[in-house]
Amino acid sequence: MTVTLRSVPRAPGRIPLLGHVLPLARRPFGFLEGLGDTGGFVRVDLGTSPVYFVTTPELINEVLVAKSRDFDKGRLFDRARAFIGNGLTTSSGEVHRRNRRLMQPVFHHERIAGYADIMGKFAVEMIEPWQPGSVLALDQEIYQYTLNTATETLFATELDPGAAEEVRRYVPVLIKEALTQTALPEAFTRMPFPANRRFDKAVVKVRAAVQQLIALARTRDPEEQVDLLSTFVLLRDAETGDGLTDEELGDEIVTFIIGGTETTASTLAWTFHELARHPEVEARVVEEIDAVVGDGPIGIPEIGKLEYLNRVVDEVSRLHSFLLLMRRARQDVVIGDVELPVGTEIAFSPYAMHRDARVYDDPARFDPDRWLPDNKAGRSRADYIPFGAGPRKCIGEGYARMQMSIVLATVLSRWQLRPVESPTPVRDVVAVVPRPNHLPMVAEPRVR
Ligand code: HEM
Repeated sequence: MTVTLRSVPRAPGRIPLLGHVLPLARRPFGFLEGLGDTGGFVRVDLGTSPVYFVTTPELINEVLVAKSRDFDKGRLFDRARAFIGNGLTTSSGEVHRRNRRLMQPVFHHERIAGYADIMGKFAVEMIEPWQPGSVLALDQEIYQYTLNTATETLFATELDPGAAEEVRRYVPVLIKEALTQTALPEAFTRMPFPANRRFDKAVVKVRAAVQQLIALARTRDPEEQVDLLSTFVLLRDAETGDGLTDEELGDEIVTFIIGGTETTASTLAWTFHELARHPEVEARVVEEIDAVVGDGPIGIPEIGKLEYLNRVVDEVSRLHSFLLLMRRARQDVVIGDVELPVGTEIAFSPYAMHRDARVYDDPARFDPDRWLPDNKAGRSRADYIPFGAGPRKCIGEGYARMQMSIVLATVLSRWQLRPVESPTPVRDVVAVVPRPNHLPMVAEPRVR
């Protein structure tokens, strides 16, 4: 027996014409976390347009995995396409399938392992200027680190330092404004406000610099495939022999920089925050790093052995996940027992699902041992989606995990980070992966 969308309950707090915009703007986290109390399917009105939230792991899994072919990415991503182009995150159908097939091998374990040195080098550079007792804006340090690593692994920046510098300068503007530009009405983003002008300028600057770097990569000797871009330039479709055009490459590069920096930076910043709040967990992490890495460099063999550290990252990723993802029905489809006509906009919040007491016992408790093999044995894969699931699962998961392990091991083997007392407590701020509002920490040399 199926039912129509008319029988889906509405979230509380709707106001005529505005819909649920006010509760979403005023208390986004509480609003999203509360949706599951209304039901598995919940209608939320953005102005007068309805979006249907699915709140249970089973329904989300149907959308992402079992019936993934019946959906494309939906409204948020239509708007993002205007500035990040039609790369992996925004494209759909055959274009997405072909480009994902082409690029997937570049992100295989053995290939990205070649970037461990760059990740380690920048981690050492980040901590070099730290002094005992220095107060660090750790969130900023980490963000700059992920941006430096992303540009270096993508472009081998010494080949065109000017263009690389333009990217490093303007990408933060793109990232800062991207969510507003995507969420606000289109007419608003065309108005001549300073923020809109800053954003438009950043788009033009980043695009121009990336095209310059692509032109350079096309002239390089195939033997010198040192960065990701020169690898992408050589990709050829096995059936047609075609590669990616300059425009496609530009879209993918901008997608990787935007998708790969802020997400990783937020997860890393929260990891340092959680470790400082849980000294017993931190002590186990440090003990493991000492045993596995010692004073030596950290490479792929060591990362695999940092089992407890990996569980810590799993637990941080559960508690600090993507706030919102969307899909849109490409054709009529049934999810659960609800008939969705073509064009229905679907949304879900990994952040809220991972904090739902119907899915996790005592969900607010930070407990890396949830992820011990015995403890997670009965758990469905659908319960845990920090990197998404199905054919649109994060292509950069291995890259991000390797980078996070390298930074954590490099920093924690030398420094102990303590929170600074502040009248403003550390809290979540809305972002793709919600980030800390600030993260002041004091660095003390680690005593062994
Ligand atoms: C901790 C860091 C990261 C997190 C939590 C994360 C999370 C995610 C999630 C949840 C998705 C699925 C989106 C959806 O279903 O609509 C996704 C997709 C994607 N991610 Fe990540 N990501 C991270 C790091 C990275 C990095 C480092 C890169 C690039 C090197 C990257 C590139 C991408 C791309 C291109 C997609 C789109 C894949 C597709 O649709 O085929 N991500 N990511």
